[in-house]
Amino acid sequence: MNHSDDFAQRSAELIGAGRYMHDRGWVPATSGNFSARLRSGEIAITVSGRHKGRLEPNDIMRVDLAGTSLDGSRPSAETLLHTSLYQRFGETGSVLHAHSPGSILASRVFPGGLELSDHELLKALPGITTHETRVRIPVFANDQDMNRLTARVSDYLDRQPDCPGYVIAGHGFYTWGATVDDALRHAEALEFLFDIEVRLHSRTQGDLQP
Ligand SMILES: CSCCC(=O)C(=O)COP(=O)(O)O
Ligand SMILES: [Zn+2]
Repeated sequence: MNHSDDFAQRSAELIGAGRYMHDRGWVPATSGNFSARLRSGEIAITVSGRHKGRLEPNDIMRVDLAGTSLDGSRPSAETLLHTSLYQRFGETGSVLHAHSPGSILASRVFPGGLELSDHELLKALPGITTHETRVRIPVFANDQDMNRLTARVSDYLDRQPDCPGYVIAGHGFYTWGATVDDALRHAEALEFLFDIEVRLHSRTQGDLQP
């Protein structure tokens, strides 16, 4: 496959992921951003400010691993969060970011992070083969300074390299995978588990009310 076919194929996958996520209410009002690694080593990423449920081929552009635009378009405001993951994990082929209700609610209910355990759906995450597993999803304070936020995430991943995703408080979540499909499966599993954990928490809190 030549480089332009590869870019076209990855772009089509990102466009499909955007439609799927928007249909579920995870990327409202131009929020979210998506990327995929190209065979050339460059990264295909959404142009900043585009509606992620209605992406067209020219809404996907190329950046290098440092996040520098390679074609004159303005990449996602959160490009550094994507490229830092590609730099860290050689096997990562796609990164997805959503502003989903479940992740935002979870960041309010569990500001110190979430512990996911005893869920069969954990097996949708990479390397997990049993519900008898503990997966920690960190919650980082939101920050408009992408260098600072990326440094905080990187510092965490240095210590927890198996982390499958993270939440940014009041903002949304990031997850990644070997392919766009894998990253989308991780997003769907995490969003489902965020929702379940928030509901379980409110039921427990309700039980405690006089
Ligand atoms: C309207 S959402 C604010 C920006 C944001 O958090 C986001 O995910 C979308 O930014 P982008 O530059 O990637 O369009
Ligand atoms: Zn965002």
